[in-house]
Amino acid sequence: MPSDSLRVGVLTGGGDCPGINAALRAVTKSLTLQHDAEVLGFLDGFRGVVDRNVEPLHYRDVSGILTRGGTILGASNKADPFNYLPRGGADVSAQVMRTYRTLDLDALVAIGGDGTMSIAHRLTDLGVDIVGVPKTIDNDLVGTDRTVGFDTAVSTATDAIDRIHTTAQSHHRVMIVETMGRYSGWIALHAGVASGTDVILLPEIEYEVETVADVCRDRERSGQRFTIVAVAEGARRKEGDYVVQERGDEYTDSIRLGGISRVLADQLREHLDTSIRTTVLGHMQRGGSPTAYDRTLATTLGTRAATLVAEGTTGVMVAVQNDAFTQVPLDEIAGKTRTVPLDDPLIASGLDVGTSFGVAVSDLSEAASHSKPASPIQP
Ligand SMILES: Nc1ncnc2c1ncn2[C@@H]1O[C@H](COP(=O)(O)OP(=O)(O)O)[C@@H](O)[C@H]1O
Ligand SMILES: O=P(O)(O)OC[C@H]1O[C@](O)(COP(=O)(O)O)[C@@H](O)[C@@H]1O
Ligand SMILES: [Mg+2]
Repeated sequence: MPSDSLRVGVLTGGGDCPGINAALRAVTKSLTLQHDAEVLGFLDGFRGVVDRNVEPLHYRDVSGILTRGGTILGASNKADPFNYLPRGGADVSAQVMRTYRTLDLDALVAIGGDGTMSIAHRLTDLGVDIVGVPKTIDNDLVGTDRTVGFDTAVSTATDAIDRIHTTAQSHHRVMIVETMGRYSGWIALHAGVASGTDVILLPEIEYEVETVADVCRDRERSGQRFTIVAVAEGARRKEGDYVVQERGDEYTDSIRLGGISRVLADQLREHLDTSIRTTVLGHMQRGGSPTAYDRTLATTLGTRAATLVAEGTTGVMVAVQNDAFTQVPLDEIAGKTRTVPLDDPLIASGLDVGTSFGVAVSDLSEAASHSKPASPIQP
């Protein structure tokens, strides 16, 4: 039933994170209050678009969700319409197009990470008008300096490492804390520096076991009888492999990373007699109420997405670059991962306060001087 008012679908794709609801609230309130639009929420990410599982979203439906973790719409990280795992990996994009046309949508707002933006880009080519809103605890989306959910995950991980600190100190132990982040080390880097960990191991810098063991030994010799190591789930030793928790077609990438902390503990035991313990922070990093930063970021990005939809600018993701808000074409984002550049200022500051990144400082400075800065993306 065609109508004159703007009709916009919204979905939340990929893994959940704190701040998605805040973004959903911003998109819905802004579209209804400022643009007199009708908003329809798809359930469980692209799954809801394929199965036409949709509910109207009114102002009252998003009232009171600003502070709530997760997503009231539900999410899925197994619902790529071009490789639809619930139907054996079939291409069901035609079904997405049918839903889009049958519901007479003018546009779709996709709140998601790199996977969701890659799908959004492919749908754009088929004729769907999409605006993306970046969310993921991993902070691994190109085109934006920050994603909704990252700040909260860093706060949670920092708080956890602070708690580990006191027990490490009391028992004179090496404590290894494993963070999420897939193939990028943003959470480990930020939480590690914020909590003053002694060693930070990132996927971007392959570590040497001997160098990490030396840090623990040197600290013991100097009277500091404990060491804290923050290790990203995607970290690996020099010439080693990623540590994989599970493999299977039902997973994004066919790989679920996880378990590096125990592998590292075994590697260190070959060099140290010290007692070693491991903690995997896991999905705790995806939960809880968003920080004030994530709430304001989600609100700003969400309202900007609504404005772009209303003025007919689509095929883009709203973004923040150098503290300014902008938008980036989806084709510049799709299929890419933003890793930590070796010349990131936080690595330099970590080194300056004596943090080890698991390799000799000279090797790291040498590598950093050769690392290419991320290419600037024009709005
Ligand atoms: N490069 C890609 N192109 C197309 N689909 C992708 C790509 N990367 C991931 N996906 C799919 O996108 C969905 C969501 O990806 P995921 O990484 O879990 O979430 P997010 O959107 O938060 O990054 C999954 O179904 C995944 O298989
Ligand atoms: O919830 P699952 O399927 O175990 O996935 C775990 C993965 O999802 C994340 O928590 C978030 O990643 P996405 O934002 O890309 O969904 C990763 O850090 C982690 O590797
Ligand atoms: Mg992702």
